[in-house]
Amino acid sequence: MYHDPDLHPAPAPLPAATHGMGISTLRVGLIGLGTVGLGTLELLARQAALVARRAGRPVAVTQVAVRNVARARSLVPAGVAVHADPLALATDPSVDVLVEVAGGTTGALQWVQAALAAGKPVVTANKALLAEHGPALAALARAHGTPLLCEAAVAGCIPVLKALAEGLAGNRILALQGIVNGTSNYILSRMQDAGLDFSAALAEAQALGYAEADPALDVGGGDAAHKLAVLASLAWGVPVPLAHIAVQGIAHLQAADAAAAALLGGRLRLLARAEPLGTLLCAHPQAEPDTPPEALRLSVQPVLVAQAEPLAAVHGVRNAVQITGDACGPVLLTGAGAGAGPTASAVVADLVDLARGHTARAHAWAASQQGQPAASAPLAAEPHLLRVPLDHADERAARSLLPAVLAALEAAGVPLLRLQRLAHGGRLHWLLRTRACSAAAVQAAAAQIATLPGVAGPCTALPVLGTLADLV
Ligand SMILES: NC(=O)C1=CN([C@@H]2O[C@H](COP(=O)(O)OP(=O)(O)OC[C@H]3O[C@@H](n4cnc5c(N)ncnc54)[C@H](O)[C@@H]3O)[C@@H](O)[C@H]2O)C=CC1
Ligand SMILES: N[C@@H](CC=O)C(=O)O
Repeated sequence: MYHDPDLHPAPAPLPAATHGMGISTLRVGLIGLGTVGLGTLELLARQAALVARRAGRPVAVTQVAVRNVARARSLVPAGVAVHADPLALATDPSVDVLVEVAGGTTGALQWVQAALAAGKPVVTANKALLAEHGPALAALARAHGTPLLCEAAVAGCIPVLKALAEGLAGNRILALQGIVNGTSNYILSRMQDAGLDFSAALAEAQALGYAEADPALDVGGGDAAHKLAVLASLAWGVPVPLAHIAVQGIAHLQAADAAAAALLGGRLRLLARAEPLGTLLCAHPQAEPDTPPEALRLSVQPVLVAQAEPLAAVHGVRNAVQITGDACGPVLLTGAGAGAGPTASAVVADLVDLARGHTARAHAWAASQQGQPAASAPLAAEPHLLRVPLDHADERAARSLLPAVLAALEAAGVPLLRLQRLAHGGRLHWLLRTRACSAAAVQAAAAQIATLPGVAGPCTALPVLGTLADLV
């Protein structure tokens, strides 16, 4: 049970409800019966004996609340009550734990608040809710001594919140970076490996149950930003407003970008990255260990990742989070980032911890939502790739454009490292690789170059992580 030593007595496992022959069952009320809800229902049923042994008591879904009651009745076993009113379920005294896996932030906020206020623990997979309403929910959880657990909200099955709050609790965190949106990684992998176009790859991800109800959250980078806000809060113990995260999605990437990545020996990845300003200062032995960072540099953006980097080897729906601690160094956690089974795995792990009375990370998360956010730091200078699509497949015409392209780079203060050519889609593209420079400078150069006669529309600018093969 969530335990605030200032407000509450020592933690105890959840009170046992007695069922049948005196066997106490943790009675779960589930809101939402889509990909994650059905996955959770199915996993709890399939692993009932194993979960009961590990939790010390049976854990069973006893009630569900859904939009379509008739459909739900055909999906749940006999004995599971089906309701149309999630709010009633959230406060029903015969429900021990609320599992919110419906999504959205309006209804979900109301239901989760009602459950917490009624002293009912909550498990949620809803990162949008946590990122948008974290401080209010944490205040309620603290006030009522009620745990809110949310492992499934970040990186699918990967126990990354547990790692941050518990396994790495002795470290100052120096940096976080990772792939935290399964849909985007699936799309980028399919574009590069199978030559699919963006829409076909997105349709596959939706059919597999990876995407949000509104897939713009996935491909626009919003979902990864929600997850980064939760991760960075836990890592540095401060609230992280979404407005502090620089967000760019993948919807503008084209098949030619995947071809450029392949030519250069890299992979396109949507990376979520966070680091405190003045990492070395934060790690200084004389720095107060628990001092919150003055500023956090936070971004979600597509990046060209060199093949030798561990994140380049994370394909398809897989996610990975690399956490660098001052004592442990880099730790890489990887696994399926979306889908019914992997997400249910994390929901069930939270339920088992609740049954055991082990809710250390609920405490850590609630504590992280208090106080003032750190300031927002500008993005770091780093090498970039700029792809310039040309009107022609004709080499001589392409060369004639070069002086104007290079002048635009120079005017924006972007230092050129290497110039290459890509033939793709019946046209030539210039691939301009830069030395470290600001994203703003590259974007300014890209905007200027796109206006030149002979350039075929917008240019793509991508930061480059690691050393591409030809520079090793
Ligand atoms: N699909 C995935 O792989 C993952 C999803 N999540 C999160 O889990 C949550 C659920 O996601 P999915 O299962 O994919 O969504 P989904 O769209 O497949 O299912 C949502 C279910 O909730 C129900 N629902 C929505 N609003 C409702 C309301 N007002 N009253 C009653 N029922 C309502 C819908 O009818 C649907 O059955 C979201 O917060 C999502 O971000 C988290 C990790 C992975
Ligand atoms: N839409 C999300 C689902 C899991 O959080 C994703 O693709 O990662």
